[in-house]
Amino acid sequence: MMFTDELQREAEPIINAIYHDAFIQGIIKGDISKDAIRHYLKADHLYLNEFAKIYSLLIAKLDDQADIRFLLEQIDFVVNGEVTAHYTMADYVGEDYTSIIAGGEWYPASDHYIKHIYYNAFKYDDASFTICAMAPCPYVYQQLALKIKENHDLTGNPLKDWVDFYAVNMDELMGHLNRWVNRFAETTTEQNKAILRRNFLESCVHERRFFAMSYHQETWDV
Ligand SMILES: Cc1ncc(C[n+]2csc(CCO)c2C)c(N)n1
Repeated sequence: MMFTDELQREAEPIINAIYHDAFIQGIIKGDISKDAIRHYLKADHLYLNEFAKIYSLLIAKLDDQADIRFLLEQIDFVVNGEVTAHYTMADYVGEDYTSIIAGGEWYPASDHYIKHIYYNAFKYDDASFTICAMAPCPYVYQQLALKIKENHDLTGNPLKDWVDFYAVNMDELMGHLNRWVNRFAETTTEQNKAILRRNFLESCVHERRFFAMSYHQETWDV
């Protein structure tokens, strides 16, 4: 079993918990509150902007030209492509996307999550530490989307396109991320592998908290 297979297996209970939490259940029922979606979009717009910049930090850590080209494509995807999924949510809210995100701020869980990724990008030379903190982004969303589609027919659901967006398109990205991490894991110490594992699982928990934060419209009490 590859190292990333182990990580993904260990993440299963967290992903199941996210699936049963109120945010995803509200998506499945198609009746999630518009305030929850608004809060999510405000937070996620800022989050994706930083996520794109972190890809640029990864480029500095890699030498292979094909790897660099792939990361450039991912930057484009995060900045331009993923907005498609956000538009589906804005339509659900019934407001213009630009005006929804205008009042965006770093709320507690999104703030903690992005700092977790940045910490690893600046602390460690090898890209694998950062990649393990980033990989739950595509992985958790893909797993949730597949699970939703497996259990529910979303015909007529206003958020169907959001789910469909993440049910496809993640395989190639996951392939790259897994390949980089597995190559590093083959030769590194047990101590480093423990950090990689922890980074991956903590980010899965961050994903859960991000949804919960949106559902409850959490803000900083300052
Ligand atoms: C909190 C949060 N986590 C994950 C995603 C989904 N996502 C973000 S970046 C990326 C991969 C792009 O290379 C994916 C799938 C999101 N939108 N918001």
